[in-house]
Amino acid sequence: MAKFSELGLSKEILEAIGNMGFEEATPIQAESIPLSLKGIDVIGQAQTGTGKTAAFGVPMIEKTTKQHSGVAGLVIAPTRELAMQVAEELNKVGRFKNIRALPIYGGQDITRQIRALKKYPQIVVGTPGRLLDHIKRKTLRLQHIHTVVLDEADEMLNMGFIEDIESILKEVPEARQTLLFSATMPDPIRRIAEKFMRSPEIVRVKSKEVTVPNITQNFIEVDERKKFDALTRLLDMENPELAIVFGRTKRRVDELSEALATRGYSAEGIHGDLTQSKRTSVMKQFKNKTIEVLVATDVAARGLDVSGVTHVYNFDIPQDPESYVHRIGRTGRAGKTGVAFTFVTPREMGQLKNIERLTKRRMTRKPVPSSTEALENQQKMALDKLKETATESNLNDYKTHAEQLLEDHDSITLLSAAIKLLTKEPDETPVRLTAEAPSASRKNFRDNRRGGSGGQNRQNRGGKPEYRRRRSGSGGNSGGSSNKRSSYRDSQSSR
Ligand SMILES: Nc1ncnc2c1ncn2[C@@H]1O[C@H](COP(=O)(O)OP(=O)(O)OP(=O)(O)O)[C@@H](O)[C@H]1O
Ligand SMILES: [Mg+2]
Repeated sequence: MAKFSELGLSKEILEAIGNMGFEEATPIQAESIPLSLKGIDVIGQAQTGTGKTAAFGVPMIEKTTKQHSGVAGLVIAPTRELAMQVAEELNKVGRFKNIRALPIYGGQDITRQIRALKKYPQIVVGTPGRLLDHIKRKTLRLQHIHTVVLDEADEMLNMGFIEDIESILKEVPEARQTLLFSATMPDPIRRIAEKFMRSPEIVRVKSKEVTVPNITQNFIEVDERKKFDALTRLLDMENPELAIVFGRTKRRVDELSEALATRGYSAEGIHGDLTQSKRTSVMKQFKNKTIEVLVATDVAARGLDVSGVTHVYNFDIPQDPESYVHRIGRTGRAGKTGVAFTFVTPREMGQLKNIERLTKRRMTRKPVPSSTEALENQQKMALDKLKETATESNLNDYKTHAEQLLEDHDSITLLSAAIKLLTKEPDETPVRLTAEAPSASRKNFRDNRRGGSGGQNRQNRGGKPEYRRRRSGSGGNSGGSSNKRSSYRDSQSSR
């Protein structure tokens, strides 16, 4: 760990960092900030939750002055929620320099954005589609930009955003600095990314593992139709403070959040077919802990930083190993611990191996907990609550009632009733979930894209996977790029 004060930062920035509660720089910050300050292009790869936002945000804001004419820094991010979050963090970093960051994303009133852009924010953080929209309307001018950041670069390129990003970069001076950050950077994507950059330095934090060691990684081999009972038993066993359950498709997420609510959990779903106001309100409730379980598609897999997320459940195995890394990385952030469970159907065991190959780490096999185990755990929690209240609370106001009750019932019966009331008994109310076809592995995707239609419907037969639609390869490669892009756009526009 290094001190921020040794990285050559101004006192306004150091004060802001202090205010944010950061004591020492994380390794990616310590290594990349000095390079970025020198104006060198940087590809930064470091594990989830290790402060990549500040790693690019701090030098970008350090290089920005209030007098700068026009937008000086541009951050491009794959999702709306991430754009909002990054802008929020950059506003904290820029606080004492009076540097303002404005989020610009789809699904938000464009005239409102135009008004906000007229107030001269120095930094703009946006999703590619909406940024392009503003560029075309000339409500966003990029000729004074000194730094461009692609956050989650590999994902944006993977998703087929490459042409959008190229169009955006055409509007930015060539002499700009380009920074690229992600927890994963597959080689082919990195090579594409390097096309946008000038002799970039690759900063890869020296760690054998792609995932952080403080996430306990488990898997459970379970049949498709037994997954839901397994999930609710696990929730009862583990009592997460906040949990995220990832499902493969939008329909899956809708059905899962409804089914969880039926069984008495406070759960809400988030995916790209919801209105932006619904998405924003769900995220807000989750951050406030009004809802305990967020059910999400991969739209919530990248970058989101919600403190208190103790558990991640991959209800459906992710479709590629990178997605796994990012999904489980929603827990175990900023040095905290976290727990991840991945459900794998017997036919998907090969994909589990693919994930382990990327992460260079074995997941621990766990059995499906029985309903008895779930009940025992809930009873134990009820007992703990009862004992704690008995020793720590003032119970005088309750004693007369207790004495009256004891005239008609024996104490064992009464206590048992109290424990029962405090216990969340495992609820196995039947729920309806449409079965998902086993996930196609990444290898199959490649084959499908190359070879045409074979197997493409494996993922589409059920609900449509949103985030990966481009990869489902709607008929081989010919003329692919525009097709892929527009089909992607459709999902993006409603994301
Ligand atoms: N030096 C630091 N000391 C303490 N906390 C920090 C430091 N830098 C960042 N953080 C906090 O750590 C959390 C994770 O940071 P951030 O979201 O930037 O991670 P990330 O590396 O971008 O993760 P992801 O790969 O998931 O996008 C945030 O809450 C952030 O405020
Ligand atoms: Mg990030």
